[in-house]
Amino acid sequence: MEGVDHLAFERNKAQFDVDEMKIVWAGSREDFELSDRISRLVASDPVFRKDDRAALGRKELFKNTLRKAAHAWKRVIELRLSGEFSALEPEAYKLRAFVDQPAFTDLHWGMFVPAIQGQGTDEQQQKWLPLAYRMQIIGCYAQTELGHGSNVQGLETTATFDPKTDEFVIHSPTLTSSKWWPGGLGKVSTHAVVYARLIIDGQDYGVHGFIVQLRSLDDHLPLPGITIGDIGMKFGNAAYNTMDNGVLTFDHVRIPRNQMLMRVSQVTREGKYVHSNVPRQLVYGTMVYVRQKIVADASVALSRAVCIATRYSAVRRQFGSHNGGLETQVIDYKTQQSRLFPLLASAYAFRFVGEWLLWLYTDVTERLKAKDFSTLPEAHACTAGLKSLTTTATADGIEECRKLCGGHGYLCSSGLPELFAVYVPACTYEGDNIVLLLQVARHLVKTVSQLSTGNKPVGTTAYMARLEQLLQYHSDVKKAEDWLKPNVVLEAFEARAARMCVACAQNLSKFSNPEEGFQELAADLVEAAVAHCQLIVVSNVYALSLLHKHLGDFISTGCIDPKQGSLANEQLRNLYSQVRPNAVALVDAYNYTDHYLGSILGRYDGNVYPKLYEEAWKDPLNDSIVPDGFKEYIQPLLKQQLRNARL
Ligand SMILES: CCCCCCCCCCCCCCCCCCCC(=O)SCCNC(=O)CCNC(=O)[C@H](O)C(C)(C)COP(=O)(O)OP(=O)(O)OC[C@H]1O[C@@H](n2cnc3c(N)ncnc32)[C@H](O)[C@@H]1OP(=O)(O)O
Ligand SMILES: Cc1cc2nc3c(=O)[nH]c(=O)nc-3n(C[C@H](O)[C@H](O)[C@H](O)COP(=O)(O)OP(=O)(O)OC[C@H]3O[C@@H](n4cnc5c(N)ncnc54)[C@H](O)[C@@H]3O)c2cc1C
Repeated sequence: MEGVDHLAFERNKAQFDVDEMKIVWAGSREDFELSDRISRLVASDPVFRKDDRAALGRKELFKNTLRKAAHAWKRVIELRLSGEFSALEPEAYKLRAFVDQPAFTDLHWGMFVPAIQGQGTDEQQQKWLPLAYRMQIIGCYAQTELGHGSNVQGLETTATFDPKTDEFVIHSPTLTSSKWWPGGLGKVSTHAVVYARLIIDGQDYGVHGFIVQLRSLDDHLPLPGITIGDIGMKFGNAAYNTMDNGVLTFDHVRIPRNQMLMRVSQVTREGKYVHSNVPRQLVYGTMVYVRQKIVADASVALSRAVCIATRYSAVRRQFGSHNGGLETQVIDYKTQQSRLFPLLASAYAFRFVGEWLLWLYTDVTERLKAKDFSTLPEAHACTAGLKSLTTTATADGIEECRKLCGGHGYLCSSGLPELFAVYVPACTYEGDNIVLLLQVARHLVKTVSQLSTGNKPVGTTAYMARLEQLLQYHSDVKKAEDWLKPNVVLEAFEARAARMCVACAQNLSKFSNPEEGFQELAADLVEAAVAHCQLIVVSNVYALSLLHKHLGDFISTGCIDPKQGSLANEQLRNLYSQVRPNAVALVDAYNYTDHYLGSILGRYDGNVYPKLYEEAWKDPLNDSIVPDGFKEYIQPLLKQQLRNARL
């Protein structure tokens, strides 16, 4: 059966041009060619092998990660994948994506470098960025502490200005102030951007970023006053254990004054605190950047899981055999379709919404350069909300795909357990998803409350300008096909989001203390924020399955009635039938190599069973026929039973 394409029959059914769809998915022909070239380059390089990962112990796994990161960097230089200095070029980013192993380099390039770019002055950038671009120093982002992560303003590490020596003294005053979690910190980083409370002359000026050297550039030992290590094994086997998330404490460590990141505010030689004419929230800018990246990556993780589940569902057969004929492909069961196809649609939807968010982020960045800060709240709300929405849906979606693959989905060789374990912390890192939705809710409530003062809502809240109309709205859907009109779906989503936001704002106004009201109504506020974020996705693409999933909201807010809900469901079933012949082609359009998918169930050729069988024999337990430990632990039991039987 080797080499036979078990899915050829499925591929012949496709009703659209897969090659054209590959370009749509990639973004452009140029992007497609680049991804295609780099994914093949990675797949054919033995150093980037990953099928042995599940069996490696932590130390071997970590060394293997260091080897891959060093090799990736060598390839970037050799192939001139990046410009003269930076690896933040699309080629290098793609190489990292296809290597598919989290490493310290993610934090170096993804957070340390952007923190200096966004928060450093011109002089600081000139000094530090060339070193970082050449990886002559390796950095991480040390914000979270043992006692505080979400509440950034609650951080305890201090940076006290010493006017006598023109230095800051970085100190960890309590156990809970230990830095805890930063990726790349535990074993690799030589430097960190450390977030600490700025103290001048006994006064606390809040949290600011500081560049701190942690380890010697000669022997890699921690510098005096610094205690540093890895925080221990995390969820999953290989998964995120390739990363050295670290713990760090400072005992009065001195750094020069010019190592405070001073673009947003400065400390002068005399110890005077000067705040530039920019919002203090720019100190949070790196998080906004990474949240946008996380949204762009959600579609990648979800599409991998969907690709595996779709191909396997077409290969797998259960029940329904008549007269000795073939059994039914599980993809033909309506229940399988109703669980799988909305995820397939979501992967595409998140791909497009990720592109849109990149556009929004680029626009805001350009405005910030021109000192226009007006769109910052919208950028924060969109990145926070979409990060939360897409990572929650993706993590849940990967787990659903595992279940869609039945028992075989639970095997590491399906690729799904590791994909889930690597992905699921995205719901927590870069902002806990609930905490971020509450940020969106604050933005929405503020928008509603400002309507009465004549403030015109902009950006993604622009629909609130039609509040009167949306509060009167009732869907005029009469037949199932009406739900195919994008405007009909969009209006229903707008009305639902607007009504949920207004209900929250009205309930909040009943509290004399708004903060108390916000705490009390937090669960409703989160639901309103989700409704708003779903509207953003729907306004960029089409999503009827979401309406079906949240039918309760649409009916209880009076946007549609139960009959219209049933019509939506009917239309959804029609759509599943239309997707069915195209399903395998739609996942082929991702153009993933078997190396990248890392899944026997998702193999391009569909040759699942012989390969699963072959793979089982590679497990270290099968190295010997009789297991280690037989003589000590099994044989005595068997003998004891024998003795008892004789008695
Ligand atoms: C070999 C070659 C290799 C090449 C490799 C290339 C690789 C690149 C890889 C790139 C990928 C990167 C992958 C990274 C992996 C990620 C790892 C994870 C890292 C982390 O987790 S870092 C730590 C993240 N921590 C958090 O996210 C903490 C969450 N908490 C917060 O953000 C805040 O504390 C919170 C919740 C927003 C509250 O802040 P607070 O100050 O208390 O704010 P208020 O609620 O009082 O609001 C005040 C005011 O500010 C507004 N606000 C808040 N945040 C922002 C913001 N970010 N931007 C703008 N405005 C903000 C808020 O809306 C309020 O506004 P008002 O108008 O209402 O006053
Ligand atoms: C794999 C991984 C990598 C990480 N990498 C880094 C890194 O490189 N650098 C770094 O600085 N940090 C890093 N972090 C830390 C990460 O950013 C924090 O864990 C994250 O911001 C969540 O904060 P927390 O742990 O304090 O959660 P908590 O805030 O303690 O959350 C616990 C629970 O409380 C709830 N909760 C908290 N506040 C509220 C509220 N106001 N209202 C309602 N509910 C609330 C949350 O929803 C959650 O259910 C990493 C974390 C992980 C898991």
